[in-house]
Amino acid sequence: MSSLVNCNHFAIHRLPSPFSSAIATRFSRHISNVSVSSQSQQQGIQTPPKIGFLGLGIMGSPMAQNLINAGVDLTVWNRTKSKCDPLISLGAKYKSSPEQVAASCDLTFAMLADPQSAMDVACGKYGVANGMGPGKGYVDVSTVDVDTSKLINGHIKSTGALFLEAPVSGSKKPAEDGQLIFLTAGDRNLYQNAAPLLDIMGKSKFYLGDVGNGAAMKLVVNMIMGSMMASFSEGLLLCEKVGLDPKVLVEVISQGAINAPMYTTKGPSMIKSHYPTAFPLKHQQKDLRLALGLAESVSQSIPIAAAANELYKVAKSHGYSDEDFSAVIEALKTKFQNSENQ
Ligand SMILES: NC(=O)C1=CN([C@@H]2O[C@H](COP(=O)(O)OP(=O)(O)OC[C@H]3O[C@@H](n4cnc5c(N)ncnc54)[C@H](OP(=O)(O)O)[C@@H]3O)[C@@H](O)[C@H]2O)C=CC1
Ligand SMILES: O=CCCC(=O)O
Repeated sequence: MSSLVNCNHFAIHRLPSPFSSAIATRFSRHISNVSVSSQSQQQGIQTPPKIGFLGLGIMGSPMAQNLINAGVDLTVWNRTKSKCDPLISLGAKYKSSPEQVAASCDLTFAMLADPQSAMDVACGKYGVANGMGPGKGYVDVSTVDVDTSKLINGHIKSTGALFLEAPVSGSKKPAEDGQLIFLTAGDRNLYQNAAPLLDIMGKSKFYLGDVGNGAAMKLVVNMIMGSMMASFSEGLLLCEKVGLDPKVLVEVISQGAINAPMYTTKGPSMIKSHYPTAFPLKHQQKDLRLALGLAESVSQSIPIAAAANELYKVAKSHGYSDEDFSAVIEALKTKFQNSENQ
C-alpha cells in the first residue's frame, strides 16, 4: 500500500501569472536540458519550459486555455485543426502533428477520446514517440485502460523520455475553473516536475505508483458514477410514474446522505429531457466497458456496472452518444423499453 500516496499536501496553490521563472528553473533542472540555451545559461537567464497540448475537445480546450492564461509557453495540436484557432488567438503556438509538438516541447500533455486515439496519437505515424527523447516528458490525461497506458509508457520510455498517466476526475466546468482532480501514476520525477502545471489545471492530485494504477483508479471512479447515474434515472422516472414530483425527489436527495453534486446539477435538466453535453454518453459507456475489462482481469464480479453498461449501450443505439451521459435516462423511457423488448 505504500505506493498509494495522497499528494494533496504537495499542492502548490495557484501560480502567479506569468508562469514563474522559479518553476522554469525547477522544471529545467529535472526534465530538460534543452529548455535553457547555453548562451542563456552563461547569462543566467532561464527560458521558460515549452509545453505541448494535444487533443482540444470538451476537456482539452479549457485545460489548455488555463495554461495559456497562467503564462505558459504552449504549443497545441488537434486532429480537427479549427479547434486550435481560439487558443492560437490567445497566444498558443501551433504545430501540424503530435510528433512536431513533442519535438519542439519539453513536456507534452494529451487529452484524447479513448484507448485507440490515445495509442494513435502517442505511437502512430507522426505520433508523439517520434518526437520524444531524453530530457522530455509525456503526460497522458485521457481516460484509457491499464494495458493501453502500459503500452504507451513502453513506447515513450524506449525513446529515453519519461511518462506519466494522469486521468482526471471532474468534468467540463471543473476543467474551465482549474478544479480537476489528477489521478497520476508513472515516473515520479515527471510527476514532481509537472506538478506546477497540474496545479494550474486542477485542485488536487494523487500519485498512485506504477503506470496502470491511475488508469485503474479512474475506471473504478467512473464505474461508480455510471451506475449512480443509471440508478438516479430509474428513481426520477419511478417518481413520476407513481405521481410524485421528480423535482421534489432532487430536493429530498440534496438534503440527505446520498447527496451528490451530480444529482443537483443534472437532475433539473434531466426532468426537462435536456442533456447539454459536459461528459459525452459515449465516453461514459467506454469507461464502463473498460471497467468491465478491468474487473474481468481480476475475476471480480460487478453485476450492477454490467447492467448499467447495457443501459448506456441502449442510449447509444438510440442516438444519444454525443449528448451528456445523463441522457441514459432516455433508455428507460417506455418508447425505448418497448422497442428493446420486441
Ligand atoms: N468530458 C468530461 O467530462 C470528461 C472526460 N474525460 C475523458 O477525457 C477524454 C477526453 O474527453 P472529452 O474532451 O470530453 O472528449 P471530446 O470527445 O470532446 O474530445 C476528444 C478529443 O480526442 C480527439 N480524437 C478523437 N479521436 C481521435 C483520433 N483517432 N486521433 C486523434 N485525435 C482524436 C478529438 O479530436 P477532434 O476534435 O478532431 O474530434 C478531441 O480532441 C476522454 O478519455 C474522456 O473519457 C475525463 C474526465 C471528464
Ligand atoms: O470522466 C468523466 C468524469 C466526469 C466527472 O468526474 O464529473
